[in-house]
Amino acid sequence: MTNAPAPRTAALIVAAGRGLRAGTALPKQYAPVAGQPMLAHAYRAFAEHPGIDTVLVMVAEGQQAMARDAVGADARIGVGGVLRLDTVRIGLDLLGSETTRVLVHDAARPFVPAGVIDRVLAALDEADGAVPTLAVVDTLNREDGTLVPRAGLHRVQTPQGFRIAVLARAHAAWPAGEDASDDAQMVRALGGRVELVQGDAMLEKVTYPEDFAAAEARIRWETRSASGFDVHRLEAGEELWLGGVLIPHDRGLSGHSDADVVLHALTDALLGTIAAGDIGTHFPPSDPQWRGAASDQFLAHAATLIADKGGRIDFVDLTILCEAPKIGPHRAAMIARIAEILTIDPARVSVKATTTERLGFTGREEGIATQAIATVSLPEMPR
Ligand SMILES: Nc1ccn([C@@H]2O[C@H](COP(=O)(O)OP(=O)(O)OP(=O)(O)O)[C@@H](O)[C@H]2O)c(=O)n1
Ligand SMILES: C[C@](O)(CO)[C@H](O)COP(=O)(O)O
Repeated sequence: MTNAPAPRTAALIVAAGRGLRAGTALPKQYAPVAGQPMLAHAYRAFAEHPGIDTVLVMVAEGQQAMARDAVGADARIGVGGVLRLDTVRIGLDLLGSETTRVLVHDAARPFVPAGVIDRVLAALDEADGAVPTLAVVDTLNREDGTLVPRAGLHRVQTPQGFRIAVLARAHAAWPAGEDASDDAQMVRALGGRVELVQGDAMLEKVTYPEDFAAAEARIRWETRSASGFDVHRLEAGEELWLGGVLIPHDRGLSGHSDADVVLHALTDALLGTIAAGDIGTHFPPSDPQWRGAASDQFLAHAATLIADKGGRIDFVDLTILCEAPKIGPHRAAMIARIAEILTIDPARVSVKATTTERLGFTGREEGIATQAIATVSLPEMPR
């Protein structure tokens, strides 16, 4: 009995085009959709899929740094060619002999359902290639008005999967100087068998300026709210930082970092929306590097984690519990600073305050407490 080695599957994301038809300032693959560069969405879909062993991103010369910003410093990045088929061919050469199957994908199709990857991979068990398609549903006319029968016509999407040796042979055999709009036709030209699998409307290509809004509109958003709560002790000789603002007062807060109880409660609320633990998980109070540290970095970190998931912060609401100082005179500055740290509109930040009627530790001015609620929207990627 022979034990055939498990296939090693690579995703080859082609992102070396100029995106001229999209008319964006940067090539379209770096333009944001749902808060992140298109390339970042496509990359994540493959990087997180259990059937994909490696992801190689092909970019234009000079755009490597921009690509790393989008997909992370550790990503494999290669430099593509003049035509899409040149980019694919160069990518195949870079992948190495351990790769047995490759999924070629346009960065211009940012949302890749895991179910499509599953279907393409499953079809490759039998066929040389597999492409996701959608049946044409509109009546088709030529420019002169004559009808093109639509029965049996399909719109072809990516990712297109292939046995890598077959695709490499197809590229080698393709006539020099001749373009091909996709890889499946090259494999078929060589006699290879390419299966059609069900595509997905989420995979529509972003080609023209209006396609960005259409891509955004296809996303389903999940709204999540989470709360945070924090208390710090008031002590003589400490600075009083609240909401990222230094407030003149006879005493200040002591504890973790600069003890900004407002930013700490808000950081916990934001981390809660993505179930990412709490401030101590990310910045342990036992670690000396956080002693006296400015808390804005904790809040910015929570915002970055949300952005990394393609999420957006819809609203944050804070209630500060203290007898003194009066919060009213500092409210606008706190709102402005929090909005600045989170890079959101100040209209999405609410800061409120209340005394506890001289009751309890806040009433006795032994400490200040804050409760926070954050509402965040996260894109739901289809299965
Ligand atoms: N030399 C090229 C040309 C295209 N592509 C990639 O192939 C995909 C599909 O191409 P298309 O949507 O036509 O993108 P562009 O060629 O960038 O667009 P345009 O034709 O409008 O300039 C895109 O992800 C694009 O980045 C590539 O990697 N290398
Ligand atoms: C590969 C492709 O996305 C399949 O539909 C398409 O052919 C790319 O075409 P373009 O001319 O590069 O836009």
